[in-house]
Amino acid sequence: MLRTRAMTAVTPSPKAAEAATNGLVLALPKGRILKECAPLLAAAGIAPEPDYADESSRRLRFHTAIPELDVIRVRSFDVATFVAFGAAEIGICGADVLMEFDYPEIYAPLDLGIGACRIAVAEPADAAGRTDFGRLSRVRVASKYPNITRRHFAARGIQAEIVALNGAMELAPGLGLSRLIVDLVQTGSTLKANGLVETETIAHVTSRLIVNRTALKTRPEEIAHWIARFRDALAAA
Ligand SMILES: Nc1ncnc2c1ncn2[C@@H]1O[C@H](COP(=O)(O)OP(=O)(O)OP(=O)(O)O)[C@@H](O)[C@H]1O
Ligand SMILES: O=P(O)(O)OC[C@H]1O[C@H](OP(=O)(O)OP(=O)(O)O)[C@H](O)[C@@H]1O
Repeated sequence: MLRTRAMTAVTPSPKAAEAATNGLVLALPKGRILKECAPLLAAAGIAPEPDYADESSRRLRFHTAIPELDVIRVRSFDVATFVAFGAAEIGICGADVLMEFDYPEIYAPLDLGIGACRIAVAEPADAAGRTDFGRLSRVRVASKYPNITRRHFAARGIQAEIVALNGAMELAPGLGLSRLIVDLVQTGSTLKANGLVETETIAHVTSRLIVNRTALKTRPEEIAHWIARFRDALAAA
């Protein structure tokens, strides 16, 4: 799947607006961030139905102990889309996802300090340092971040040809699919295990609380209330 919707202006659908009258929806990313979110949610007084954290459960929407707040569990890239379109008023997602989509409808008021990693360029260890980027006009890069990758190389006058992958990027250079990769790195062990080294850090990443800007205007007290609850929860951590 190509994720190339950066800079896209979106209009909340009538259904999303209608759902909003019934309460707020908080979009959470399944996977590693969901686990890291749990203490923060508890500190913010959000107690979803217990199976929200059970990824074997087929349910996707969960009530919380607060009647006017529901939680949905979606893919991390999709949290930004749900919030940008107003289908969820608030959400939690990585700064990598925000950088990739760059939705003007999203406001990210809080750095939650979880999901720390970086987005980086990597290449085979045996080729590292040998590329003269000053002389390069095109380069093939495997990534699930086509927009971040294109912008990064364009800034130095290089046209990045993207090989779109959703995982296992680290295989690409060894199999001749690309010269470089752009992916998330935390400990560096995935790169090392696959004979790659990080050559450039594009950005440091943590997860953010995000809100839909229209909701912020139309329901300012409720949204401000939730931002304050997360801010207090962070301060207490
Ligand atoms: N190794 C890592 N260390 C810390 N945070 C990470 C790491 N990898 C990803 N993240 C953060 O967690 C978010 C979700 O990543 P995760 O790997 O759980 O999902 P994904 O594999 O990208 O998504 P999906 O399974 O939906 O394709 C990323 O957007 C990033 O902000
Ligand atoms: O530097 P490290 O600590 O090794 O972490 C980096 C790895 O973590 C992420 O993958 P993830 O485990 O989420 O798997 P994925 O390929 O399915 O996204 C990322 O895509 C790297 O492969």
